[in-house]
Amino acid sequence: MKLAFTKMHGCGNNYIYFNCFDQTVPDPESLSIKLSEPHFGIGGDGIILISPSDKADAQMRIFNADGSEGKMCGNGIRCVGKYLYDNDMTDGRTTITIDTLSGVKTLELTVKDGKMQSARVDMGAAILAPREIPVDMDGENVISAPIVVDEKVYHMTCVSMGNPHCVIFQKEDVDDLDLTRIGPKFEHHPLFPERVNTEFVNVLPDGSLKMRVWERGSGETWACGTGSCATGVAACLNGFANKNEDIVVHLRGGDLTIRYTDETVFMTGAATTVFKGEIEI
Ligand SMILES: N[C@@H](CCC[C@H](N)C(=O)O)C(=O)O
Repeated sequence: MKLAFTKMHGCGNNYIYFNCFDQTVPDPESLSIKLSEPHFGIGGDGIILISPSDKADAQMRIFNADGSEGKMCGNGIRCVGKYLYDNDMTDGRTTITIDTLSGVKTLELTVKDGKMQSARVDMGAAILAPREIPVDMDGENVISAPIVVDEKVYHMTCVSMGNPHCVIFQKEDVDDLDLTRIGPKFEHHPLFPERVNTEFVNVLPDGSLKMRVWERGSGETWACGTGSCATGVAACLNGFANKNEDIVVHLRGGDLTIRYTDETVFMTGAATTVFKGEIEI
């Protein structure tokens, strides 16, 4: 069986996209494990399926590189917007909706020469006492709570953007972290029964944020959209940034701009098509 795919990235967070309007992808969990592998597969952080929806312009499902399904993907949703616009699937509209396991999201697309360049996504409200992260027995948000990994105490602020994030602000340069060693220890920490995405963040002198991320199910990725939103929210909760102002997050693969308001979190950033192909599965 052959499947047509498009490789796309948002700030270096790269997935293999399948148009399921005109083909069926069997067993996406195993396919994601197989194709994300860079030596025997295509290579990537996972796969994303774009399907018809009765609630929105399209439905998006995201599978991490280990085959687990995520509820939302901030970098992926911008790429889905680009896929739909660039392939004439939006009737030329630049305001579109995408149905995810974390609800329907609205995207405002910026277009140049007939192609989508970037998107502003209404990511919905941040959940400050996430159900998936039962670290606070009182139902209040945990700001700068201690967590011990490898006998070292870190301070975390937990925020869900549909998927769970543990944000750690630190003074030491995040570039010096041995993420491959400590990332899995956060992901599988007993405090997080559903595992967690972990963001390590420096507050820079100009107020912008530098972030590295260890994603549950995919390991270190060069960017995480929901993680950048959670980091922007956590920065406001910790007094490092302000609500209703743009917060720039520098990631390994590019920058995202986050704005946290009383109602929602906005994320703005680019999306890029890398190549198209066909694979025998
Ligand atoms: N890279 C994504 C998030 C993907 C899902 C995540 N690993 C999870 O399982 O929660 C993003 O850009 O938001």
